[in-house]
Amino acid sequence: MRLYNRFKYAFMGLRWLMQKDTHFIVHLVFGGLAVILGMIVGLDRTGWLFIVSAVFLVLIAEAFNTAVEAAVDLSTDTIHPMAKAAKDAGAAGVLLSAVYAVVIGLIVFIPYLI
Ligand SMILES: Nc1ncnc2c1ncn2[C@@H]1O[C@H](COP(=O)(O)OP(=O)(O)OP(=O)(O)O)[C@@H](O)[C@H]1O
Repeated sequence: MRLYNRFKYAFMGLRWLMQKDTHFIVHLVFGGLAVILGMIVGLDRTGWLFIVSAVFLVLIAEAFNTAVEAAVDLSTDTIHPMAKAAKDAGAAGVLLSAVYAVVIGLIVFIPYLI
C-alpha cells in the first residue's frame, strides 16, 4: 500500500473513532484536560514525557479495542464464549491503560499541586 493511502485510511479510522466511539471521545477529553493542567502547572520535560505517553497509550488501547469489537461483531451475531473472551480481553487492555494513566497522572501532578 502506498504511503499516501496508508495515511488516508489511518485518518479515516480516526474520523470513524471520533464519530462512532464515545469512549474514544471521553479519553480524548481527559487527555486534553491533562495537557491543559500540565500547561497550567508548568510541567517539566520528564513530566510531559510521561503524561503525553500515558494519553497516547489510552487512545491507542481504545482504538484497538474498538477494532476488536467491530471484528467480533462482524464475525458473529450469536453469543459465543470466544466472542466474549475477545471483547473482554480488549476491554481489559483499555482498563489497564487507564489505570496506568491515572497512576502516572497522580505521580506527576501531585508534587505540583501540594
Ligand atoms: N457475541 C457475543 N458473545 C458473548 N458475549 C458477548 C458477545 N458480544 C458481547 N458480549 C459480552 O458483552 C460485553 C459488552 O459487549 P458490547 O458489544 O456491548 O461491547 P461494549 O464494551 O459495551 O462496547 P460499546 O459500548 O463500545 O459497543 C462484552 O465485553 C462481552 O462480555
